[in-house]
Amino acid sequence: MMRDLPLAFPGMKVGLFGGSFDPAHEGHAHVAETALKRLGLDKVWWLVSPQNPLKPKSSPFEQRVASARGQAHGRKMEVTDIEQRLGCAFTYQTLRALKRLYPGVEFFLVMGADNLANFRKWRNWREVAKSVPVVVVSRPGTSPADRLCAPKDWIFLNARFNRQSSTALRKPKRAAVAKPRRK
Ligand SMILES: Nc1ncnc2c1ncn2[C@@H]1O[C@H](COP(=O)(O)OP(=O)(O)OP(=O)(O)O)[C@@H](O)[C@H]1O
Ligand SMILES: O=C(O)c1ccc[n+]([C@@H]2O[C@H](COP(=O)([O-])O)[C@@H](O)[C@H]2O)c1
Repeated sequence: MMRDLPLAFPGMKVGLFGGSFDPAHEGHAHVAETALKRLGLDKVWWLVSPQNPLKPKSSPFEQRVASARGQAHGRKMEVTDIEQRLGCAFTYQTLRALKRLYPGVEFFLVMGADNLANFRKWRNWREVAKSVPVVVVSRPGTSPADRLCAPKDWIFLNARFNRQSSTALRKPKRAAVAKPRRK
């Protein structure tokens, strides 16, 4: 048995909130807290992805774990490196492994609505869509058409919009790139 895995017991409801967290921000906390409260979850596990297979190379893993820890507040939030330790590159692998390791625990997959647009590009997406309830939290900029493509049994949580994004935070500040003025 692997040591230091997150703790969960049969009957518990656990949200699985996967992300690159490159870096983590307040929008992530908003998604995790919305799912926690609205679904009455016992815990939300922030699964730091070793590398999103559909994105360019992320910042170092430990840096992103630390960043997620800085945003996950409260005893019901747990940031975990479990995907890295189990060697899971794709979400279907994570779900298979967690269901095997935690029999009787009720898992929910939590994501922001922007993931609707590329969900069908995920490896074995049909298996992912069937294996656990999928919970989608609203995000600005998402097209209503994307929502129409989602399976009917998915849970949509309309929450206040949060405009934070890791892409925006990674962009160098204008001032930092501005050329010095000539005298
Ligand atoms: N502001 C937000 N509102 C709703 N969902 C969000 C928000 N920010 C991130 N998410 C969701 O959190 C999860 C992890 O997101 P991720 O770590 O990729 O952050 P991001 O801000 O989307 O990053 P990037 O800009 O690099 O794509 C995804 O399911 C994403 O949809
Ligand atoms: O399994 C896949 O093919 C797959 C493809 C793209 C994204 N994901 C997962 O989606 C979650 C959100 O990723 P990100 O980079 O948008 O934060 C994270 O848990 C990724 O591992 C999974």
